[in-house]
Amino acid sequence: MDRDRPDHPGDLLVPPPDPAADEAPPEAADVLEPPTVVSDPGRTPARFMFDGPSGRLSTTGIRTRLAPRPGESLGDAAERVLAEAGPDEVLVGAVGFDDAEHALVVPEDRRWGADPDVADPTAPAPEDAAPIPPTDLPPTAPAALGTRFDVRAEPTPATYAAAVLRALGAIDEGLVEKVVLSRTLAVTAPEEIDIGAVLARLAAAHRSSYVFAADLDGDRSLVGASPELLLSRRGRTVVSNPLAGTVPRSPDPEEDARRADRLAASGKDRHEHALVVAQVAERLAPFCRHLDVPEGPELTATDSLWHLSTRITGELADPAPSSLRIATALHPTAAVCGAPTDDARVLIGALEGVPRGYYTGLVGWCDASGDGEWAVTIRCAEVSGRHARLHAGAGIVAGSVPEAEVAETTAKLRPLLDALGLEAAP
Ligand SMILES: C=C(O[C@@H]1C=C(C(=O)O)C=C[C@H]1O)C(=O)O
Repeated sequence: MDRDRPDHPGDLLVPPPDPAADEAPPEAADVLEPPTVVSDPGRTPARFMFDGPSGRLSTTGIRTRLAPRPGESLGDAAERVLAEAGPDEVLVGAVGFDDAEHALVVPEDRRWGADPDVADPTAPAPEDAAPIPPTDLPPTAPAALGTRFDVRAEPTPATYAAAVLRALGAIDEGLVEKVVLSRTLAVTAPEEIDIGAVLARLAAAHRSSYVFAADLDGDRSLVGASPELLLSRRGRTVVSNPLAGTVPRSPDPEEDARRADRLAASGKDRHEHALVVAQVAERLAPFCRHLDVPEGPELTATDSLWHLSTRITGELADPAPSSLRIATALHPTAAVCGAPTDDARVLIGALEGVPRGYYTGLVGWCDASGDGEWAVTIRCAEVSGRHARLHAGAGIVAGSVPEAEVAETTAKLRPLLDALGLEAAP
């Protein structure tokens, strides 16, 4: 997957409807339709952007907010709301790690694909988005990086390493086989964080990831660039591409290649990966009349990490289940929770001090035919005003080494820090 993307934030997020639009109509390319009825007037127009292999979907406004009835699943509620909304509508948004938390809407306005007037997509990123050298993020204690941003590791890397040790104890005792433990950074910027600018930097730097931004409740937004496909559905064809088993990359090409080879040969990482693939295949199988699960994983790379990757494809037995219904049946996979799922979830609740929120949930879209694309919500931040919370996690299995998991989570946090415009420590 490698797509052309514009580099200007205004091209990625559709601007909210302009109250002055009546007086000075904007260019046709800027706004799809004039704002009409907003059925949720208590909220500012919600912006959503998701850029995947099917192209870029940008939406604004809320025509209907998904509100499941008592006892109704998200899949049922989505199919009901889309049937009511009409054949041309789409449901967009995000679901939290705990799927009781969600921000899913049928938007007012939507736009697919690139603008005809977008600048050369191969042009360098905006001047203010100069990439930050890939220095290792620190710290063994909360730290302020540079003079402009305050960054606090919550928990500290040392506390996180201690939690990994406790998880290894639980694995030793046979309570779980795998658990994914995460840590966070609380970032305070000198001024309000510009989601459009963060998004533009992510889009410029992560051309083969799913790049997304979604307004949540209140003034919170989610923004990120995830390399992991939870589920796509096109007609009867479904695809899931779990990632698990990771090493940080090296700027030295020879060392980088050695690390990739070591990952591909690592029994610990292959086991960690196989648990995820088995679980995804088991959950996808009931929907499918044919399922293709490759025998072993491939290597895939982001800018900063090597991952083990398996692309699972299936043919639906019945075309009725929507992409959101199938995606929520897969969620949470052992790539972000663990195995067995329920025990791993309990352990996560006991060992992680900070609620995950939307991190390790799903983000994407589903149209009225049920087609859609949902990425795993990782490599992301929840942003509110000057504040951002970044999360990163790593799968713990027998043989995991706490310091290596700290380094892995540090590498996973780096791209979002870069996108926020953080300067390296002096
Ligand atoms: C949990 C994260 O990543 C997940 C965990 C991985 C691993 O443990 O190797 C790899 C990819 C993701 O499925 C994250 O990035 O925060």
